[in-house]
Amino acid sequence: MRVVVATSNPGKVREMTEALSGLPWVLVPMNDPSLPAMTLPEETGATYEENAALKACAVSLVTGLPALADDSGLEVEALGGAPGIYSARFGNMKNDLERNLHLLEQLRPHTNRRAKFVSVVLLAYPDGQVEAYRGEVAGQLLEGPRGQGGFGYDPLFLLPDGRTMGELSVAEKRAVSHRGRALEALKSAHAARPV
Ligand SMILES: O=c1[nH]cnc2c1ncn2[C@@H]1O[C@H](COP(=O)(O)OP(=O)(O)O)[C@@H](O)[C@H]1O
Ligand SMILES: [Mg+2]
Repeated sequence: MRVVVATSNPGKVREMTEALSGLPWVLVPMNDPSLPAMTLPEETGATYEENAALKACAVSLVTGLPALADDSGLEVEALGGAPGIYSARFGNMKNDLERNLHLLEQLRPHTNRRAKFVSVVLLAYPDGQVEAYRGEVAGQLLEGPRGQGGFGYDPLFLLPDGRTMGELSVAEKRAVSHRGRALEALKSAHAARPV
């Protein structure tokens, strides 16, 4: 089965492709030359589920193929759960580095550094059916970045084992991360059936 990956985030493409390698699926990036040109819709939903459905359904409709999307975010306890679903546009900053600096700035007055990552991975079919899988991981935010791996807020996110998410390989990140957990649930649900 060909499944289109409905994201323009190369970090997500890498993690999804690695995590689902055991399924008999061919994951096709949405910019593949065999597919019509398309852009992702605006994320106007109020939840990760809604935003993931907006992205996956739009791509499935245009391509006529099942499409897989992820909507995810970082929820910081001291910031009342922000940036959450707005993680990709936090502070209106234009790249990961600036968003990380903005986060450190916001956290400066706080001693509570607890945070979690949340991911909702959603598979949409051209007939309108959808299935969603959620994963979470808890950690602490450091005062400076560590590690060159992953993407986004990974270098600031300290796991219980003393490493940041930016210090993990793709396979190590899959084993513990929010997206890895959501993808594992999708994988188990599909391991037993053909589609
Ligand atoms: O695994 C992760 N590591 C680090 N940051 C993440 C991770 N997952 C999500 N994020 C952050 O949350 C944002 C989620 O954005 P969203 O899912 O709306 O779209 P995106 O595909 O455009 O990045 C990312 O841009 C990133 O800043
Ligand atoms: Mg989003």
